[in-house]
Amino acid sequence: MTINETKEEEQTRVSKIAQKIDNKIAQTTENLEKAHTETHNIYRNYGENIKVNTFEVDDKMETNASVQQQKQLVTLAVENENILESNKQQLENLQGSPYFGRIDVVEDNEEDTLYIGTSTLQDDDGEFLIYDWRAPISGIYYNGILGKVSYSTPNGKAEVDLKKKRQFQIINNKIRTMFDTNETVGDEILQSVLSEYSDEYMKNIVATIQHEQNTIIRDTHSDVLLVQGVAGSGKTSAILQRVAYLLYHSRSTLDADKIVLFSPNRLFSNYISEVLPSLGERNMRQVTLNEFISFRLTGIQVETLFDRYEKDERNLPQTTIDIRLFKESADFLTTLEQTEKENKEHTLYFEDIIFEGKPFFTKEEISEIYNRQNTAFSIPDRFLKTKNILIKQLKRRIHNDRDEDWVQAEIDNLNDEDFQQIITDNNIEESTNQRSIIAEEFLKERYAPIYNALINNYFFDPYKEYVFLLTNMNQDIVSNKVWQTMIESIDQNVEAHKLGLSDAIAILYLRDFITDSGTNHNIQHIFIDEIQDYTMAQLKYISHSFPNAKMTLLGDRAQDVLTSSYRNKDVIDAICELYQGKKVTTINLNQSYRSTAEITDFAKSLLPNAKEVKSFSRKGEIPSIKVFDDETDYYMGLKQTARELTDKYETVAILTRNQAQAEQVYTHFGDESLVTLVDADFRSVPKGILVMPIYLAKGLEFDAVIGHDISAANYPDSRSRDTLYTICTRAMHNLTLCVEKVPSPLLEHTKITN
Ligand SMILES: Nc1ncnc2c1ncn2[C@@H]1O[C@H](COP(=O)(O)OP(=O)(O)OP(=O)(O)O)[C@@H](O)[C@H]1O
Repeated sequence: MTINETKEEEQTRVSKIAQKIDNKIAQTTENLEKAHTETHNIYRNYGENIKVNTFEVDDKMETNASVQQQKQLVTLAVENENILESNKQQLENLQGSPYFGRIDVVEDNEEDTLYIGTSTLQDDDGEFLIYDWRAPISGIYYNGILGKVSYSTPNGKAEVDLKKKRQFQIINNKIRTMFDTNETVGDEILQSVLSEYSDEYMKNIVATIQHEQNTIIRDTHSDVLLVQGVAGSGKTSAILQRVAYLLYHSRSTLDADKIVLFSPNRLFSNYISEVLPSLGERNMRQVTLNEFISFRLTGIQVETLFDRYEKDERNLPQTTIDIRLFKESADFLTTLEQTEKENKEHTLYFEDIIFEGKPFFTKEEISEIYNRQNTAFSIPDRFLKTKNILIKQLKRRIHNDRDEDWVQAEIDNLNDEDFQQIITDNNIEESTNQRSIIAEEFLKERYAPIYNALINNYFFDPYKEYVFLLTNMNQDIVSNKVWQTMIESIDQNVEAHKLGLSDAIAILYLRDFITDSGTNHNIQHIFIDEIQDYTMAQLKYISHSFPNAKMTLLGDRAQDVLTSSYRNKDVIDAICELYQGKKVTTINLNQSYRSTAEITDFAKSLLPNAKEVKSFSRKGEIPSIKVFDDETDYYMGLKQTARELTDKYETVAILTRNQAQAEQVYTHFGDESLVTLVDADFRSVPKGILVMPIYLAKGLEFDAVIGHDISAANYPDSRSRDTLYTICTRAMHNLTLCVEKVPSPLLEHTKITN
């Protein structure tokens, strides 16, 4: 058969499948409408039943049964609707481009042809028209070369003879490109995908997943999967496809709510938000480190890494660096715990529990209870015993108070509805002491804030305890005087309800240790992108918080924008050390996909170990360095460059070292409507010219990037290298570096100088 005949045959199949998808969508839409009406009717019915029956107390038993039944009906109907909705979404995702791959295999002497797409499609008779890319057999599309290959199935390894691997690019149900290959995914289609312009949202890469990326996506056995990937190597993409893969493979035990992604900022969260829906999956939970901490330390303003970066001087004093490195290490948390254990006789710092403006339990009472506990017990045990005694005392108080006149008077004052509510809520049966039971329940509600305070350990003051431990810690990092000054500044910060990032983590860890709390056993997977921004203390705390979670950690040691000015240890080595004893798999991604070969080659020549980065063979313009003699010329040139680039590209980002520089650049543009100054509160990036500090552009990409003022004054030495490298690697198609006066010495070894 000639190539044209083959293409024609494949096109006929595409058209046939497209028709089937359309029919199925129409059918599902109709079923969905029916299901919706059904749910609506059940809801209405449910509402009416509740209204009628809960009025009369005697009907309660009957009502309960009926309500339960109605509830089940509602749940079933909603579930049914959700399934149909998700089916429809999957079908819609197949519309226009039903599949991207075909494999011909021989298994047990039987020939089979399989087509691979973003989800499964079956004919009415159960025949598979499209296989989901995550199905076990689809793995050989990404990994295997022709010949004998194996793939994992739930029953062990299966062997097949892979006879053909065909790739398609199908757009609007027309085959644009199609060819047979022996490679993972041939360059041609990848070239075409990567040449597209940047988008507000990241796209899924299932059609062109590469071998190494596939290993990350399909790993199910590591406790910690650690990926060192060069800029643009598909780390973020791999995270998202991996989430989709895990959801597919553990459908019965895993759902999107049991997966948490720590993302660098809100812009990034929005940027990746469309990938999972495009694969028919719900998004996992997303949180920034600061949101995670602030949620756990309510009422305290925790400094962000961005705030600190903005405040940091160029040359940090050595003592500041030493203290910082110590407090950011995992050892610091261990030392804190150790110091607590060594101070057995010390009374923890307690707080009054205030109720209606007055202390209900005073800190002296609480301390007295704590001190009564045998010091042979561990501190968390003594704390727990204290807490239990306080809860018992509260219960006793409720029991004793129930016959007090003021309580009886309050009950007499209750209106019928509230009175009835207490009876219903607590299943109180009619009896001679019904009134006392009602009084007790009433008091429980009244004293609920006290109970809450006890359950949530509000009677313990972790801030004062932390300061106490720091004061008593054996440290030889800095002189006692410097250490003491550091403690005083924490004290002042706490007074002002503020905390530095490393103090916040240490306090959380300490609080969790003493109160034996803070763990979430439900979460099964934690993903952390931009791992180079995390300290070992933070990772230790996150691991402690999610004890059942497998960790997927991805980053690039060369993009250490926020801590490179003082960090002294390789982040990947430090992580391996932290997780010693766990099953850690380390994967390196060296191939960069984002940028043209010219941009990647330029960017990597900034690095000492440039060989680690491999550029992708996509041709483009050579990066340019524009040098201007004075400030006036500089800003004129910068503006001119940006305007020229917007004629050609949709998004042009001017990336600066910090927010102040971004604001300065923005001011020079005056009120040009094409220009947007992006700050940390932005949730999405518009098209046009964007001005922003580099740390907000982490993980993002733009058609064209202009590096602002890459001069010797602004980027004086190797401590600025990571920042400059990160700026350059955000560019997909065009990179221009503008310099006022003398270029940065970092540019000396780059491939071009003009
Ligand atoms: N296999 C692939 N097929 C198609 N596109 C890919 C592939 N891998 C990566 N890309 C594209 O390359 C670009 C960079 O990918 P991604 O953002 O995931 O890389 P990264 O390693 O997280 O980058 P960085 O660390 O620089 O932020 C994206 O546009 C992504 O779609």
